[in-house]
Amino acid sequence: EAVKKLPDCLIIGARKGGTRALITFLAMHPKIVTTGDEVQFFNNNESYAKGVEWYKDQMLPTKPDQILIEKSAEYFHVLYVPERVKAMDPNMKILLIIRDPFVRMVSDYSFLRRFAAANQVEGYDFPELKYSLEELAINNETGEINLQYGGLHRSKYYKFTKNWMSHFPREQIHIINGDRLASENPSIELRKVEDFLGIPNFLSEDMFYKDEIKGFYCITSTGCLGKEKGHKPPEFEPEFVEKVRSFLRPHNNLFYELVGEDYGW
Ligand SMILES: Nc1ncnc2c1ncn2[C@@H]1O[C@H](COP(=O)(O)OS(=O)(=O)O)[C@@H](OP(=O)(O)O)[C@H]1O
Repeated sequence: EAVKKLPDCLIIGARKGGTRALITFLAMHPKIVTTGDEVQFFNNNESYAKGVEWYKDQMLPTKPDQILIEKSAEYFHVLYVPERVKAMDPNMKILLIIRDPFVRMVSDYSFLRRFAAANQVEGYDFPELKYSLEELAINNETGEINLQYGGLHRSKYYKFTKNWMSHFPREQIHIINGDRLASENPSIELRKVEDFLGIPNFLSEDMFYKDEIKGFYCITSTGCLGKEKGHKPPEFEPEFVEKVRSFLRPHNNLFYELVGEDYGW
């Protein structure tokens, strides 16, 4: 009785917000089916051109009472994505996981640096491999914030959330506190997701434990997320941290106002 269908719900990002932890934990719920790898359908023009049937074909079979969730962490930041999602399904449920935007930027930089060291992309030189985060985020001639730096841009949540909210009503978008998902027992944030999705509460405290060596919560029955997820962040000079944080503050305040919650960044 399980058949392929289009997703009921998307985890749209934010990239480095904890999207993999979120989908991995949700996949433990018997009423949830998830996709393994990111499909990146709406943000990738080549994939999008293959059409909705192709997208459906990428999914795992789902029973009638199960919710199908796809996650692609780029969806949040690509401006034409919400319009495409709405054209396919205006009732799509949206999950957005955000975390401290400075911490997110550091994670984004560190990821690209590791990625660039391990992979060659023809015709593209990763600046993350050549420059430190400070060099990328601050213009060394003026000492001012470098507005061109993508890692910083992606931490301006207001702009991207506003774009999604111009296509989907607020009630259809559930925001997960990624700082909390990482620092408290994940069952607390997951319970709110279960309620939002209208499925029974299943994911409980005892299904997770804090791994003291990794410094992150892991699954009691299967263990931690892979080594690609969960790093100890590097340390930075306080002046640098403050410069970036003060730049982000007005964006954060607009975001709090937009979504109706103060995250205290
Ligand atoms: N439980 C648990 N285990 C491991 N990692 C966890 C967990 N909860 C949150 N996180 C944080 O998730 C960060 C990766 O975010 P994403 O999965 O969204 O990255 S991606 O955009 O899909 O590449 C990842 O970033 P890094 O620490 O830089 O690896 C983690 O900080």
